[in-house]
Amino acid sequence: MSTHRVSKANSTGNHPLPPERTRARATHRVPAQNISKIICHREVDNKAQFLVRWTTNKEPLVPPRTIASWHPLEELISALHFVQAYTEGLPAPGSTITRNEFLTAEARPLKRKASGSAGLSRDNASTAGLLSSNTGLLTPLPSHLGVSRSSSLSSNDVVTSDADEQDWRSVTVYNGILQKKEGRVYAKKSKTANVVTINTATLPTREMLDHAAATPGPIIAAERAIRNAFMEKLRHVKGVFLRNEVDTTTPSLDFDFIDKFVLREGVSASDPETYVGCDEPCKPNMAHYCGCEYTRLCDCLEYAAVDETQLMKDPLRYAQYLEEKDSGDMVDLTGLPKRFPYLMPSGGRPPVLQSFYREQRHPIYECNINCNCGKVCKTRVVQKGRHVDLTIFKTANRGWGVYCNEDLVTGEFIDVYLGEVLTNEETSRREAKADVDKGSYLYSLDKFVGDDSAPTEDTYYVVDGQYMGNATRFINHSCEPNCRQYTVSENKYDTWVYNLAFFAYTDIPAGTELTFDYMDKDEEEEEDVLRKRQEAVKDPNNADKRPCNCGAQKCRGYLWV
Ligand SMILES: C[S@@+](CC[C@H](N)C(=O)[O-])C[C@H]1O[C@@H](n2cnc3c(N)ncnc32)[C@H](O)[C@@H]1O
Repeated sequence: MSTHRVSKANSTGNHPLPPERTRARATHRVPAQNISKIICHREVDNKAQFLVRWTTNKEPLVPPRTIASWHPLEELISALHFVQAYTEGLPAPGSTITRNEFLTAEARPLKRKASGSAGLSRDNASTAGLLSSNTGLLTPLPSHLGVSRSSSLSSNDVVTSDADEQDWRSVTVYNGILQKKEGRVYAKKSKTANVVTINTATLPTREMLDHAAATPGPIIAAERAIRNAFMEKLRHVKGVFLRNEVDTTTPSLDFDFIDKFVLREGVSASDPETYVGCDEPCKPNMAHYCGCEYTRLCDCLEYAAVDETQLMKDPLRYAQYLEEKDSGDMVDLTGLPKRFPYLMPSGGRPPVLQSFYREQRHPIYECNINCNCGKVCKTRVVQKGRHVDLTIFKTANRGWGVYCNEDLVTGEFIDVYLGEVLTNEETSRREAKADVDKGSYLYSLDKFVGDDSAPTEDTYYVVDGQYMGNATRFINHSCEPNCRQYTVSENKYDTWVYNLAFFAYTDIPAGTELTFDYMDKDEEEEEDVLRKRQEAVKDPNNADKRPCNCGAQKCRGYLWV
């Protein structure tokens, strides 16, 4: 893997999109919330246009009859994510799908699969269509399709036409009118105007698809605009780059970068002002580094892992500790020696996670804004944020992935996982609506389930990184990962909301894809894994599971097994 970066200033430098920039300025925009989907593209006078199917205010969002209209790319600048869904649903260049399959996709919707195969996503809902020019308030124009015209068309009107024989590019057929208002273009159904209605089950027509399949210009223009829009988002994110040497796609524009959790309805987390901090005797520069390494004394380390080796030096206390532990009762941890979570190597190198925490996954507690120790305290690592540059890059068969631009050493902190924090119910609602073919970005905050006052199996929160998050949302799974995720908290009493922090689990050379195990499994012997993989492949329950493309020797065959 090369370590070449794509700088944000030179976003198009390392991917195959044409170099010239066409950030057209829209004088009028179609409001994204009024779009149902984009259903075709065409080129008129060398300009890209897209056929928009509008939503109506009524449920369901795609009623049997809706308005459709052609719009230049500039009018769709606020709705580029719809254009992206359309372009990414088309057969990929060089795909094996035949032209016939492309054209007949109308009758047999195909789903775009992971890289390598592709299809045309089409919705067969019967809709009424509007093909129009986009200039001003439109008045009905004569149809070239020979459809019947009526000022009182009922919703059942299905106008059959000789559309197949017409040059559709010169045709203006619609059942609504477009209005321009406050810089936006709106479509509304015409009740009074003498407007033509056609059966939009025929949209896009065979001719439109034919033209579209032979006209890549609008797709190239759209992909360039989409890339520019994503780079604009990335411009505000320090130290994250984008690279795609595989194809012309861009990460979803439906995704926004955030720098902290976004708590959704029903989710609460304590205000940092109310965190309990460590008090005397912790203080800045208490020893040669600073106070909180005296783990018996620092309040923030009350729930840190007990250092049993140290404790053994006090046989009486050790025996008492073992007794409490074996009884299953709460162990009084006050005053016990604890394991400090981080090591601070010399020579200005970054702190690393101690091997005990790296292997045992005991929660890590850091000091907070109310502590007596101050900013230089050695427990403050994750809260200081990412210090390495990351690149989101396109993989051959796992969608987008992430690599670090610098060498990482074992135990080095990378970044946290961010997203919207949801209740379990809201997560279930989103899961029910989710496209099974899309990736999963859900992360459970269930580390403390079963503890006192902690959430239960039914109530823990979930982080959803699909629409909001940071670069770690693009980290792929491997059955032999080089990173691990750890629970890190600045508030030892909060068992509901805490950080999901990624640390290097091995030394990772710059440019190597970062991965973690989505199932968080412990290492297994290779022969056990191979046996389980064979069983998993034969198991019909796994038919719907997503095959794992991690390529590791110990690959388990599927994600989430
Ligand atoms: C958290 S996302 C990772 C980023 C994702 N690749 C993307 O392009 O947005 C998880 C999704 O990535 C894909 N993925 C991750 N690891 C994979 C693997 N080892 N093999 C196949 N697909 C993988 C799956 O679609 C999965 O649902």
